[in-house]
Amino acid sequence: MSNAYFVIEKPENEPILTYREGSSEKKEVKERLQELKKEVLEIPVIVNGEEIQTGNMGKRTSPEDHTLLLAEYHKAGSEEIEKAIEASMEAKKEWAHMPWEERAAIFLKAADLVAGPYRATINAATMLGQGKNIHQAEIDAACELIDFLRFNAYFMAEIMKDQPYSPDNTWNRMEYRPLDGFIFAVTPFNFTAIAGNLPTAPAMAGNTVIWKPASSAVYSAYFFMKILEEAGLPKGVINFLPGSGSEIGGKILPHRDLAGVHFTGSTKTFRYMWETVGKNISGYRNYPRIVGETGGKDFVVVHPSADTRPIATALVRGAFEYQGQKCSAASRAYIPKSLWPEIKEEFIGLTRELKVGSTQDFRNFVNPVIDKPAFEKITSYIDYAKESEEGKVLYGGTYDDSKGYFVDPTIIETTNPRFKTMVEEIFGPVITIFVYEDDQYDEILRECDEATDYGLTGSIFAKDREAVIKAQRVLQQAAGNFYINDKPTGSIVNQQPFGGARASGTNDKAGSKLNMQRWLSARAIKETYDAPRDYRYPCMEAE
Ligand SMILES: NC(=O)c1ccc[n+]([C@@H]2O[C@H](COP(=O)([O-])OP(=O)(O)OC[C@H]3O[C@@H](n4cnc5c(N)ncnc54)[C@H](O)[C@@H]3O)[C@@H](O)[C@H]2O)c1
Ligand SMILES: N[C@@H](CCC=O)C(=O)O
Repeated sequence: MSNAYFVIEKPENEPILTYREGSSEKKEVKERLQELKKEVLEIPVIVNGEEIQTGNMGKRTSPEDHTLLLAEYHKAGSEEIEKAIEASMEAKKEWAHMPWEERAAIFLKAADLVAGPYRATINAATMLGQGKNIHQAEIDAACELIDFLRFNAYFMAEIMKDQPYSPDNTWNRMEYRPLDGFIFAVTPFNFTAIAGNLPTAPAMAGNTVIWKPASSAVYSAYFFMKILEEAGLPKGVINFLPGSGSEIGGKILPHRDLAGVHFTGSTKTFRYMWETVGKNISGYRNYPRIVGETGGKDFVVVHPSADTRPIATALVRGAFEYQGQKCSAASRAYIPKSLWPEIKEEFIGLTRELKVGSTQDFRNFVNPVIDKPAFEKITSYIDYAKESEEGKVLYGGTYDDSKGYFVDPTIIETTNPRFKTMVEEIFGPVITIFVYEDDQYDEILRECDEATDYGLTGSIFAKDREAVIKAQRVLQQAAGNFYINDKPTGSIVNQQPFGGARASGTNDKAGSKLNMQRWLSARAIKETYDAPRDYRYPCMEAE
């Protein structure tokens, strides 16, 4: 057993590789793409380290090519769900008591495996499986995932340094225990890094986890699960359960030993999960910690004083990177009448340059959306705008699912600030613009604040400092991640801890100490060296 105080040096963010023509990283990922395309992966359920073939199969084809079958995965049924709960509770007995530095070492090794030998694999799997171009895959599946693993280990060590005051003859200590039970990690399709973070953050803190990946991202999730095993993760610490969310959630959420939920996904699913926990609250051993980051209707507000040069680029990148399938994507913009002609021309001009197509052609900026339901939902919003008198499609509005699920980047202008596409999350490459009178800035800030229930991300573009200050005040609760003269996407671990409030989640800030704190339950320990031997108070001496 160790007898030293261990230190984790503060990490640096993982550098983003460029994948320029002629680079070794480009060659490597291109080769890996070809190799992955040749095989159909069979993905098992993994419980207590055992790979289980249930025979109840799902298929994952690439969103960019209906004929490219990537994986067939076994879905967990009630037997596997029960086994996973048992395995988590059993593995907890050792894992919770393993010295924290030993646990951290496993995840730090996993980070190095992603950064080195498996970088091309996890990027290629994210490109083919989730439809990300190489830059979007690199900032997510490689860099952000590595950052989550390294920084969370550092944050955990920082939290444990926080110790209470001890007067003479006493040693007060704060022990940071894992939660009492197991954690249910339910992950979204759109970020491989988030899928990796949700089970590993609680596990690093000594919890055991049941991980339910999104079916549309099961391909990259499985590669990461295998990396964790290679890094030395003990059996049963993270149990991997692909399958139906409602079936798995239906059995796990009401379980007496549920200690926490770590969720990212839609507001609707999260509300259902919270309601289920609420209804069962008397049946749990503890009050389960519920951490959830959900949808957004993220805004860009431009003030008449703004420097217009960066705005079109911010709109293109904010709205159309990864096909607008970021919870942070810019999907409504309020632009003053005086600046609109110039911004409009530049925005449409840049959007016209964007190439749409397969992830394997590195010149493409826009790739497919994730699946058929997403394609149908996004295109129904576009059709709605086309048919409405209050909306006008300025650019795009076209789509094609003959080979893959491709939706062209679409710019809508509306005369109604509460137009359907100004207030509902679309989760696709669609942005709606409302043009306001220059002297209505105060009103437009209030409109931006009140138009939706979400509170995730947003930007203000202005040179006038008073306008910036006013926006920060009026929009204080409208965005958990607020950007000044920048796009509202692209947060980086340890730089912009991520999350929003209102209908967007519990704002527990993934990629920060605040999130790690949620997976620890502190125990205050007081040890006295000279315990009192007389029960009487000084005031009881004779008068
Ligand atoms: N705020 C953030 O940090 C953040 C980050 C990424 C994505 N998102 C949001 O995620 C959404 C897109 O992701 P999605 O389509 O994967 O979301 P989703 O809610 O459809 O699915 C998320 C996960 O929940 C599971 N699930 C669905 N129903 C369930 C149930 N009844 N019980 C248990 N699990 C269930 C799914 O299988 C999946 O694993 C968008 O709304 C986006 O804004 C938010
Ligand atoms: N952290 C990412 C968003 C994650 C949600 O999908 C960003 O800031 O763009």
